[in-house]
Amino acid sequence: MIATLDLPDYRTQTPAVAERFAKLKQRPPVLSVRGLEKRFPSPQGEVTALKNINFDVHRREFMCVVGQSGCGKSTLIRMLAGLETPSGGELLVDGKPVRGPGRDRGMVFQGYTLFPWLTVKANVMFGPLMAGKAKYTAESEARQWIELVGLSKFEDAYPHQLSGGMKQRVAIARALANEPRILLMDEPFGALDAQTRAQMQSYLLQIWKNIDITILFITHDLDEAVYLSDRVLVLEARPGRVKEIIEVPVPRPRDFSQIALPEFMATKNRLQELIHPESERKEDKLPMLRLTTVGDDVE
Ligand SMILES: Nc1ncnc2c1ncn2[C@@H]1O[C@H](COP(=O)(O)OP(=O)(O)OP(=O)(O)O)[C@@H](O)[C@H]1O
Repeated sequence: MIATLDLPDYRTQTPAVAERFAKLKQRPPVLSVRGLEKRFPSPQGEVTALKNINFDVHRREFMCVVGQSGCGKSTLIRMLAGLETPSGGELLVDGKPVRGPGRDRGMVFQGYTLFPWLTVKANVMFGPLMAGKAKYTAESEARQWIELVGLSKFEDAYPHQLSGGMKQRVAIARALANEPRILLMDEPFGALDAQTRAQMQSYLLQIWKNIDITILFITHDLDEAVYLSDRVLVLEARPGRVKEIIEVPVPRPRDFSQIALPEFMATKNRLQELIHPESERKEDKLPMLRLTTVGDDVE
């Protein structure tokens, strides 16, 4: 963990940041989660994956969800997508209860979920065509979404001709083509190398800035969470519960140099404390089995 000596409190906000949050909270929530519960049957008895989850995501807000492995992040996003049924509580999009999958929620997963036999353009047109749009309209709209993600030169390419980052940009365009109210992203950049991942984070912020979309984004990467978010929701495990919702005090627009700002480091430190408390951090020792006779000590 970064030394905390000279870092400000992560709750300290400049007047500009505080004003931004005041405005954000005045906007109506696109997503409301009320008393949400999820229990799974298991041979050892019932597993409570999520218990009494409450939060709102406001219009055009970018919220990240972080937490230890097994704290229920995927369960939460699958319920929001309508792929899993809650055991209790309510999920509302624009005040209307979620009863299953719907076009008001776009999904982007870690694995590339493009149709490999369709071109980029045909992948992006697929949703609007299924919704009954005329081919001409679906095509011209698809071109616009492809342009938004910077892939106009590749509209006739097939997924196997694209890099991992480009495929994820097509997946974003395809999700946005349905004009959802909220984009649900489950570790979308988890399989990308560090450089592509950083590039995708920057692209995503540019896309978000240019359209009326609210984003809920799951990640394991705390730098990514602080860099992207307005607020970060921290889940704790067994049972999955909201531990804290942090307002990120880093000003917008964001750029990578902000990673060195004291408020960035203070927020990341706080997330680290919440997810891996000092008391839980222990170094696991492997059994001593020495298979070399070379005398140099490497550690
Ligand atoms: N279909 C299922 N049946 C039984 N238990 C489940 C099922 N899906 C998830 N769980 C349990 O619910 C809890 C939350 O799982 P979930 O996959 O949502 O966590 P996660 O935070 O997404 O984990 P990770 O970060 O490792 O992906 C875990 O204890 C998991 O074992």
